[in-house]
Amino acid sequence: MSCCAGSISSPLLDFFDARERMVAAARPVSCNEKVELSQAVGRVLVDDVFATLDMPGIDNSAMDGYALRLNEICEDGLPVELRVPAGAEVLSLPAMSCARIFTGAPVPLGADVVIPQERVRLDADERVHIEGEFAKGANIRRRGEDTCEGDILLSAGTRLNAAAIALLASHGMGEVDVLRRLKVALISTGNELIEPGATRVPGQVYDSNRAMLKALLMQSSCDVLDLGVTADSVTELQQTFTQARDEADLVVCTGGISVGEEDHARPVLERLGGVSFHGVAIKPGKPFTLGYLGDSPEAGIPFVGLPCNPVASLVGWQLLALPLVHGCQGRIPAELQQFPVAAGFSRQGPQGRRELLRVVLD
Ligand SMILES: Nc1nc2c(c(=O)[nH]1)N[C@H]1C(S)=C(S)[C@@H](COP(=O)(O)OP(=O)(O)OC[C@H]3O[C@@H](n4cnc5c(N)ncnc54)[C@H](O)[C@@H]3O)O[C@H]1N2
Ligand code: MOO
Repeated sequence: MSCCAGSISSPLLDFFDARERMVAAARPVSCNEKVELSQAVGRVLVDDVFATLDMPGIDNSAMDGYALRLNEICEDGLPVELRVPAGAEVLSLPAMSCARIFTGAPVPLGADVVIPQERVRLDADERVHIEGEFAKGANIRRRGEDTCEGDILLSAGTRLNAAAIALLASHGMGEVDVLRRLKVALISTGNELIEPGATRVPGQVYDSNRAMLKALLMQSSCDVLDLGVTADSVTELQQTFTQARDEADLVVCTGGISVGEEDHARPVLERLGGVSFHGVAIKPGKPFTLGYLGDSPEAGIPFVGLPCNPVASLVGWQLLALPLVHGCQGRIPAELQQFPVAAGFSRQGPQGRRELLRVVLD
């Protein structure tokens, strides 16, 4: 028998179905902007980005050492005829000689191997003798071996991390086209809630969910419209939800979505929009709600109702809200990573709900 949330007649949604519905509810923001690369971390690419250069741009040395022709290595050693630092022009290596070369410097035409200096002995005449065996091409980074001009570097929908920014910089891009930041209205409800830092009287609870969710939204590169704490009052909730609908792309609200008489968020949501689903077969996080503010899911903005118990809030955010946020940001949706591991404990899960435990991977 399935559990119920909200009313005895509403069955709980399976976790994976709920996740799919979150992904399906996402509508990506439509506006783009150009930002400087230094401001682009966390932003989402509008278009595919293509390589503007071959990378590396020239055959160059991966070591400090000596460049030479492998078939010219001989008992008498080779004289050093060239000195090539990084940034030098491409030179030609005279026959039966070698070049002193440094990491990143262009390999002279004719040379087919770079011998690291640790494997070289210089005799009294400064001739180079090689210790050990080397293969043709050793320690040479070939032109275009990473990327060739025109290759796709990054796909539309990629969120730019430090490595992606380095890649764009290495192709000379100082600016990049990204999607507008998602603006998320954040609301806590509950008469018992007070701000961290305020003096508490018995019965009051510090609003930890909003502090946590604000940090999570900022980590996800959202603009946060922090609407503070709204009392458990239909009138106040109606005002706050209306402001959120008018000013944001998406609403995240914690509290008041369960079934008690003091849980007013859900009826207000029904009045100003609608409920897409309420109640998921997970523990914690059962009263998780997806809805919308507006005339229809398409015409309105998505409303995520997180359960207030703090861990339930975090679980609901991480496993259900986040895929919707990513979709609205225009990001390529990440698959839920699943892999079995042996647990160092034994535990009986609840009936009819998938239990989600916080664990440490060791
Ligand atoms: N008869 C039923 N009662 C409850 C059910 C149910 O199915 N039938 N579901 C339970 C589950 S599961 C959860 S989770 C909670 C969620 O209820 P709400 O999301 O409406 O949250 P509240 O009742 O307002 O508060 C729950 C708890 O969390 C504390 N809280 C509230 N806001 C914050 C905040 N911003 N920061 C930190 N802590 C907060 C609040 O004081 C309560 O202790 O409902 C169960 N009940
Ligand atoms: O299952 Mo609730 O979501 O107790 O925390």
